[in-house]
Amino acid sequence: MSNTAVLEKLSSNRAFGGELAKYKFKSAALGGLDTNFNLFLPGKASGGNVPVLVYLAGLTCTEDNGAQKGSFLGPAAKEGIAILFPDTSPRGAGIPGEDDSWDFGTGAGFYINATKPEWSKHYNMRTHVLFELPQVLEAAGLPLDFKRQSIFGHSMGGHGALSLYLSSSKQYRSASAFAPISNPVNAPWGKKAFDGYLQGGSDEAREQYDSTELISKYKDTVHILVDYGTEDNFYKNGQLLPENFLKAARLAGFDEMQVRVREQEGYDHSYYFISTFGEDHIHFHANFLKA
Ligand SMILES: N[C@@H](CCC(=O)N[C@@H](CSC=O)C(=O)NCC(=O)O)C(=O)O
Repeated sequence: MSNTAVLEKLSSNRAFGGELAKYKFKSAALGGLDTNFNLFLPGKASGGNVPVLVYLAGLTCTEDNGAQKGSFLGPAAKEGIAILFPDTSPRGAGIPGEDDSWDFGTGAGFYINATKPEWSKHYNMRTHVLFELPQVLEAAGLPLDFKRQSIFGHSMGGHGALSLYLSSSKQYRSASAFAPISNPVNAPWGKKAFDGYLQGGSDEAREQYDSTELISKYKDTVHILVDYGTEDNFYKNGQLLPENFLKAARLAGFDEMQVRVREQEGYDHSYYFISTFGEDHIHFHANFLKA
Protein backbone atom coordinates (compact mmCIF):
# COMPACT_ATOMS: atom_id res chain seq x y z
CA MET A 1 0.00 0.00 0.00
CA SER A 2 1.42 3.43 -0.84
CA ASN A 3 0.80 6.67 1.02
CA THR A 4 1.85 9.75 -0.86
CA ALA A 5 1.23 12.44 1.76
CA VAL A 6 3.27 15.54 0.94
CA LEU A 7 6.20 16.08 3.28
CA GLU A 8 7.14 19.64 4.16
CA LYS A 9 10.68 20.10 5.48
CA LEU A 10 10.57 22.57 8.37
CA SER A 11 14.23 22.59 9.42
CA SER A 12 17.57 20.95 8.75
CA ASN A 13 20.70 20.79 10.92
CA ARG A 14 23.99 19.14 10.13
CA ALA A 15 24.98 16.75 12.93
CA PHE A 16 27.75 14.14 13.24
CA GLY A 17 28.41 14.21 9.50
CA GLY A 18 24.72 13.61 8.75
CA GLU A 19 21.48 15.60 8.93
CA LEU A 20 18.73 16.02 11.51
CA ALA A 21 15.62 17.26 9.70
CA LYS A 22 12.12 18.09 10.93
CA TYR A 23 9.18 17.35 8.63
CA LYS A 24 5.44 17.97 8.70
CA PHE A 25 2.61 16.20 6.86
CA LYS A 26 -1.16 15.73 6.97
CA SER A 27 -1.71 12.39 8.68
CA ALA A 28 -4.60 10.18 7.56
CA ALA A 29 -4.07 7.91 10.60
CA LEU A 30 -4.46 10.92 12.90
CA GLY A 31 -7.70 12.04 11.25
CA GLY A 32 -6.20 14.57 8.84
CA LEU A 33 -4.26 16.58 11.44
CA ASP A 34 -0.79 17.90 10.73
CA THR A 35 1.93 15.93 12.48
CA ASN A 36 5.68 16.44 12.80
CA PHE A 37 8.57 14.02 13.00
CA ASN A 38 12.34 14.32 13.14
CA LEU A 39 14.60 12.16 11.02
CA PHE A 40 18.32 11.72 11.54
CA LEU A 41 20.14 10.48 8.44
CA PRO A 42 23.76 9.42 8.90
CA GLY A 43 26.34 10.47 6.31
CA LYS A 44 26.25 6.89 4.99
CA ALA A 45 22.73 7.51 3.64
CA SER A 46 24.25 9.48 0.74
CA GLY A 47 25.56 6.14 -0.59
CA GLY A 48 22.32 4.11 -0.34
CA ASN A 49 19.43 3.09 1.88
CA VAL A 50 20.23 2.72 5.60
CA PRO A 51 18.44 0.79 8.38
CA VAL A 52 15.90 2.59 10.55
CA LEU A 53 15.63 2.80 14.33
CA VAL A 54 12.35 4.29 15.62
CA TYR A 55 12.46 6.21 18.93
CA LEU A 56 9.19 6.66 20.86
CA ALA A 57 9.23 9.37 23.52
CA GLY A 58 7.31 9.58 26.80
CA LEU A 59 4.46 11.54 28.34
CA THR A 60 4.50 15.31 27.66
CA CYS A 61 7.16 14.89 24.96
CA THR A 62 7.25 15.74 21.27
CA GLU A 63 9.43 14.56 18.39
CA ASP A 64 12.19 16.80 19.80
CA ASN A 65 13.03 15.36 23.25
CA GLY A 66 14.86 12.24 22.06
CA ALA A 67 16.55 14.01 19.15
CA GLN A 68 17.85 16.83 21.35
CA LYS A 69 18.60 15.08 24.65
CA GLY A 70 19.03 11.34 24.02
CA SER A 71 22.69 11.40 22.86
CA PHE A 72 21.69 8.99 20.09
CA LEU A 73 22.88 10.81 16.97
CA GLY A 74 26.67 10.35 17.30
CA PRO A 75 26.50 6.58 17.86
CA ALA A 76 23.86 6.22 15.10
CA ALA A 77 26.11 8.15 12.69
CA LYS A 78 29.02 5.79 13.46
CA GLU A 79 26.82 2.73 12.91
CA GLY A 80 25.24 4.13 9.73
CA ILE A 81 21.70 3.92 11.16
CA ALA A 82 18.85 6.44 10.67
CA ILE A 83 16.67 7.40 13.64
CA LEU A 84 13.01 8.32 13.19
CA PHE A 85 11.46 10.38 16.00
CA PRO A 86 7.61 10.53 15.77
CA ASP A 87 5.46 12.79 17.94
CA THR A 88 3.71 11.27 20.99
CA SER A 89 0.07 12.06 20.10
CA PRO A 90 -2.13 13.93 17.65
CA ARG A 91 -2.12 17.71 18.21
CA GLY A 92 -5.18 19.95 18.12
CA ALA A 93 -7.95 17.37 17.72
CA GLY A 94 -10.19 19.60 19.84
CA ILE A 95 -11.70 16.73 21.86
CA PRO A 96 -13.20 17.79 25.22
CA GLY A 97 -10.79 16.77 28.02
CA GLU A 98 -7.83 16.43 25.67
CA ASP A 99 -5.73 19.06 27.45
CA ASP A 100 -6.96 18.63 31.03
CA SER A 101 -4.01 16.53 32.31
CA TRP A 102 -0.41 15.88 31.33
CA ASP A 103 -0.76 12.07 31.34
CA PHE A 104 -3.77 11.77 29.01
CA GLY A 105 -4.72 13.32 25.66
CA THR A 106 -2.22 15.67 24.03
CA GLY A 107 1.34 14.33 24.51
CA ALA A 108 -0.02 11.02 25.78
CA GLY A 109 -1.20 8.97 22.79
CA PHE A 110 0.14 5.72 24.31
CA TYR A 111 0.88 4.25 20.85
CA ILE A 112 -2.54 2.58 20.65
CA ASN A 113 -5.55 2.92 18.36
CA ALA A 114 -8.49 4.38 20.31
CA THR A 115 -11.85 2.62 20.05
CA LYS A 116 -14.06 5.10 21.97
CA PRO A 117 -15.97 7.07 19.31
CA GLU A 118 -14.82 10.51 20.50
CA TRP A 119 -11.12 9.52 20.30
CA SER A 120 -11.02 6.99 17.45
CA LYS A 121 -10.87 9.47 14.56
CA HIS A 122 -7.59 11.01 15.74
CA TYR A 123 -5.89 8.90 18.44
CA ASN A 124 -4.35 6.17 16.27
CA MET A 125 -0.66 6.36 17.13
CA ARG A 126 -0.19 2.60 16.63
CA THR A 127 -1.21 2.83 12.96
CA HIS A 128 0.74 6.07 12.58
CA VAL A 129 4.03 4.55 13.81
CA LEU A 130 3.64 1.00 12.53
CA PHE A 131 2.29 1.66 9.03
CA GLU A 132 1.80 5.29 8.10
CA LEU A 133 5.28 6.70 8.74
CA PRO A 134 7.11 3.90 6.86
CA GLN A 135 4.71 4.28 3.90
CA VAL A 136 4.98 8.06 3.76
CA LEU A 137 8.77 8.11 4.10
CA GLU A 138 9.23 5.36 1.52
CA ALA A 139 6.90 7.09 -0.93
CA ALA A 140 8.88 10.32 -0.42
CA GLY A 141 12.01 8.52 -1.63
CA LEU A 142 14.07 9.00 1.53
CA PRO A 143 17.14 6.71 1.67
CA LEU A 144 15.68 4.32 4.26
CA ASP A 145 15.42 0.52 4.27
CA PHE A 146 12.27 -0.31 6.26
CA LYS A 147 13.00 -4.05 5.90
CA ARG A 148 15.75 -3.40 8.45
CA GLN A 149 13.83 -1.69 11.25
CA SER A 150 14.10 -1.76 15.07
CA ILE A 151 12.39 0.23 17.79
CA PHE A 152 13.20 1.78 21.18
CA GLY A 153 11.63 4.24 23.57
CA HIS A 154 11.30 5.81 26.99
CA SER A 155 8.59 5.34 29.63
CA MET A 156 5.28 5.59 27.70
CA GLY A 157 7.48 5.24 24.61
CA GLY A 158 9.17 2.19 26.15
CA HIS A 159 5.72 0.64 26.50
CA GLY A 160 5.11 1.59 22.85
CA ALA A 161 8.38 0.04 21.67
CA LEU A 162 7.92 -3.24 23.53
CA SER A 163 4.22 -3.62 22.71
CA LEU A 164 4.62 -2.76 19.01
CA TYR A 165 7.59 -5.16 18.77
CA LEU A 166 5.70 -8.01 20.44
CA SER A 167 2.42 -7.49 18.56
CA SER A 168 3.47 -6.65 15.02
CA SER A 169 4.57 -9.94 13.46
CA LYS A 170 8.27 -9.26 13.04
CA GLN A 171 8.13 -5.73 11.66
CA TYR A 172 11.06 -4.88 13.95
CA ARG A 173 14.27 -6.87 14.38
CA SER A 174 14.85 -5.81 18.02
CA ALA A 175 13.34 -3.64 20.75
CA SER A 176 14.77 -1.76 23.70
CA ALA A 177 13.44 0.56 26.36
CA PHE A 178 14.50 3.02 29.03
CA ALA A 179 12.24 2.81 32.10
CA PRO A 180 9.27 1.40 30.14
CA ILE A 181 5.71 1.20 31.46
CA SER A 182 6.08 -2.56 31.27
CA ASN A 183 2.73 -3.80 32.57
CA PRO A 184 0.35 -0.89 31.87
CA VAL A 185 -2.88 -2.78 32.68
CA ASN A 186 -1.62 -2.87 36.28
CA ALA A 187 -0.24 0.70 36.46
CA PRO A 188 -2.14 3.97 37.09
CA TRP A 189 -0.92 5.67 33.88
CA GLY A 190 -1.87 2.67 31.74
CA LYS A 191 -5.28 2.16 33.36
CA LYS A 192 -6.14 5.86 32.89
CA ALA A 193 -5.13 5.76 29.22
CA PHE A 194 -6.89 2.48 28.39
CA ASP A 195 -10.09 3.47 30.26
CA GLY A 196 -10.03 6.79 28.43
CA TYR A 197 -9.27 5.64 24.88
CA LEU A 198 -10.69 2.10 24.68
CA GLN A 199 -14.33 1.02 24.88
CA GLY A 200 -13.28 -2.12 26.75
CA GLY A 201 -10.69 -0.34 28.96
CA SER A 202 -7.84 -2.44 30.35
CA ASP A 203 -9.58 -5.70 29.38
CA GLU A 204 -9.43 -4.62 25.75
CA ALA A 205 -5.79 -3.53 26.17
CA ARG A 206 -4.52 -6.75 27.71
CA GLU A 207 -4.25 -8.78 24.48
CA GLN A 208 -2.70 -6.21 22.19
CA TYR A 209 -1.03 -3.53 24.29
CA ASP A 210 0.36 -4.97 27.53
CA SER A 211 3.99 -6.06 27.10
CA THR A 212 3.95 -8.34 30.14
CA GLU A 213 0.88 -10.17 28.80
CA LEU A 214 2.36 -10.24 25.29
CA ILE A 215 5.74 -11.70 26.31
CA SER A 216 4.05 -14.39 28.40
CA LYS A 217 2.37 -15.75 25.23
CA TYR A 218 5.09 -14.98 22.66
CA LYS A 219 6.26 -18.04 20.72
CA ASP A 220 9.30 -16.91 18.71
CA THR A 221 12.85 -15.69 19.31
CA VAL A 222 13.09 -12.14 20.71
CA HIS A 223 15.85 -9.53 21.07
CA ILE A 224 14.94 -7.19 23.94
CA LEU A 225 16.99 -4.88 26.17
CA VAL A 226 15.49 -2.89 29.08
CA ASP A 227 17.22 -0.45 31.47
CA TYR A 228 15.64 1.20 34.50
CA GLY A 229 17.06 3.18 37.42
CA THR A 230 16.71 2.40 41.12
CA GLU A 231 16.13 6.11 41.92
CA ASP A 232 13.34 6.53 39.37
CA ASN A 233 10.35 7.86 41.33
CA PHE A 234 7.89 6.55 38.74
CA TYR A 235 9.43 3.09 39.19
CA LYS A 236 9.20 3.42 42.97
CA ASN A 237 5.53 4.46 42.63
CA GLY A 238 4.58 1.36 40.64
CA GLN A 239 4.09 2.99 37.24
CA LEU A 240 6.72 0.93 35.43
CA LEU A 241 6.69 -2.63 36.86
CA PRO A 242 9.72 -3.97 34.91
CA GLU A 243 9.92 -6.80 37.46
CA ASN A 244 6.57 -8.13 36.18
CA PHE A 245 7.84 -8.08 32.60
CA LEU A 246 11.06 -9.86 33.58
CA LYS A 247 9.22 -12.51 35.58
CA ALA A 248 6.77 -13.17 32.73
CA ALA A 249 9.65 -13.40 30.23
CA ARG A 250 11.55 -15.93 32.33
CA LEU A 251 8.39 -17.99 32.99
CA ALA A 252 7.80 -18.06 29.23
CA GLY A 253 11.32 -19.46 28.75
CA PHE A 254 13.19 -16.38 27.50
CA ASP A 255 16.69 -16.31 28.95
CA GLU A 256 19.16 -13.42 29.44
CA MET A 257 20.29 -13.74 25.80
CA GLN A 258 16.78 -12.91 24.56
CA VAL A 259 15.37 -10.63 27.26
CA ARG A 260 17.88 -8.55 29.20
CA VAL A 261 16.50 -6.34 31.99
CA ARG A 262 19.15 -4.25 33.77
CA GLU A 263 18.66 -2.41 37.04
CA GLN A 264 20.89 0.68 36.99
CA GLU A 265 21.89 1.78 40.47
CA GLY A 266 21.12 5.40 41.37
CA TYR A 267 19.63 6.51 38.02
CA ASP A 268 16.31 8.37 37.77
CA HIS A 269 13.70 8.78 35.00
CA SER A 270 15.33 11.71 33.22
CA TYR A 271 17.20 12.17 29.98
CA TYR A 272 20.44 12.13 32.06
CA PHE A 273 19.68 8.43 32.57
CA ILE A 274 18.64 7.88 28.94
CA SER A 275 21.69 9.64 27.51
CA THR A 276 24.01 7.61 29.77
CA PHE A 277 22.85 4.36 28.21
CA GLY A 278 21.81 5.66 24.77
CA GLU A 279 24.98 4.52 23.02
CA ASP A 280 24.59 1.05 24.49
CA HIS A 281 21.10 0.78 23.04
CA ILE A 282 22.23 1.93 19.58
CA HIS A 283 24.97 -0.72 19.56
CA PHE A 284 22.47 -3.34 20.73
CA HIS A 285 20.19 -2.59 17.76
CA ALA A 286 23.11 -2.33 15.32
CA ASN A 287 23.81 -6.05 15.95
CA PHE A 288 20.47 -6.92 14.39
CA LEU A 289 20.02 -4.10 11.90
CA LYS A 290 23.38 -4.75 10.28
CA ALA A 291 23.25 -8.57 10.43
N1 LIG B 1 5.03 16.78 33.98
C1 LIG B 1 5.24 15.60 34.74
C2 LIG B 1 6.51 14.89 34.35
C3 LIG B 1 6.46 14.38 32.95
C4 LIG B 1 7.66 13.53 32.63
O1 LIG B 1 8.50 13.25 33.47
N2 LIG B 1 7.73 13.07 31.40
C5 LIG B 1 8.82 12.21 31.02
C6 LIG B 1 8.24 10.94 30.48
S1 LIG B 1 7.27 10.14 31.71
C7 LIG B 1 6.61 8.75 30.96
O2 LIG B 1 6.23 8.62 29.87
C8 LIG B 1 9.70 12.92 30.01
O3 LIG B 1 10.34 12.29 29.20
N3 LIG B 1 9.72 14.23 30.08
C9 LIG B 1 10.42 15.08 29.14
C10 LIG B 1 11.85 15.40 29.45
O4 LIG B 1 12.49 15.99 28.56
O5 LIG B 1 12.36 15.03 30.52
C11 LIG B 1 5.26 15.92 36.22
O6 LIG B 1 4.90 17.02 36.52
O7 LIG B 1 5.59 15.01 37.01
